[in-house]
Amino acid sequence: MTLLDLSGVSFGYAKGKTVLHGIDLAVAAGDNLGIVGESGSGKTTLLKLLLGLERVSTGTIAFRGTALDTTERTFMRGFRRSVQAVFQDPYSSLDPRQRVFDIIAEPLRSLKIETDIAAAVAQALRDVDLPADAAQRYPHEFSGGQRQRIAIARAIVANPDLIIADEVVSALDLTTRTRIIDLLRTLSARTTFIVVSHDIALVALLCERLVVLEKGRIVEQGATRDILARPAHPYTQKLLAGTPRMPKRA
Ligand SMILES: Nc1ncnc2c1ncn2[C@@H]1O[C@H](COP(=O)(O)OP(=O)(O)OP(=O)(O)O)[C@@H](O)[C@H]1O
Repeated sequence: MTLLDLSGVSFGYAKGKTVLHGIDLAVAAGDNLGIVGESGSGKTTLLKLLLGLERVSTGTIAFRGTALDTTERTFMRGFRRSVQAVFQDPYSSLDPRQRVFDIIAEPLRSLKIETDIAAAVAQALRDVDLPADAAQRYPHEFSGGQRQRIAIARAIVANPDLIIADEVVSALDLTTRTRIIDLLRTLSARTTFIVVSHDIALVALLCERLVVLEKGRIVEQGATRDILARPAHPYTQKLLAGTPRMPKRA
């Protein structure tokens, strides 16, 4: 089943300055999609469009076959429940004044999801391998990797269909990075990820499919293993040449 479908999507922040050009891509449930490109290639802009934070200039974005319309409140409520995000910086993405319990419960409360909130938060903490007593503490009491686990717990608590992860491990050291990637791999058994990163090797560990973005255009897309084995575009070859080899996974 297709979760997201982008067709001919272009976008510019100002008139005459298009930063995304004719983007066509689809995300199928269960097939993690990696979006890679260098700084300035348009990854964050594309992510804002995918989250409904900006509106396309031309083209369409459809979620489960219905065009994304940020003015349609009922649709957007369902969309917000189905699509969650985790951002790069676990230090700034968590409200320092809120206890972890309230941070993780936030999507359930803001989306008015009728559920046992305490049980759902406890389950989300278990899912990200944090102890139950983490709920009563504040973000500053945790390490960078643990904070990213808190952000991931918040993203999964409402059981979304899709999680958009933007450079989620870039701020972490190598060991912590590996652990978080393992966690995302485990979670991808129950939700689909779009992983946005400049690091093609990292994305390859998590994603079956890959989109390569250069200067706002898709220059290559397809199955990750095909692209890694035979990168067709010089830009993809350059991205691959610039990343150290990651350990192979079973
Ligand atoms: N708010 C904005 N207003 C105007 N132009 C912007 C804005 N945000 C980004 N841009 C421009 O859009 C283009 C794409 O930027 P974007 O941030 O999407 O790239 P990126 O691939 O996410 O880069 P990075 O990895 O550095 O975050 C760049 O030319 C950038 O200067």
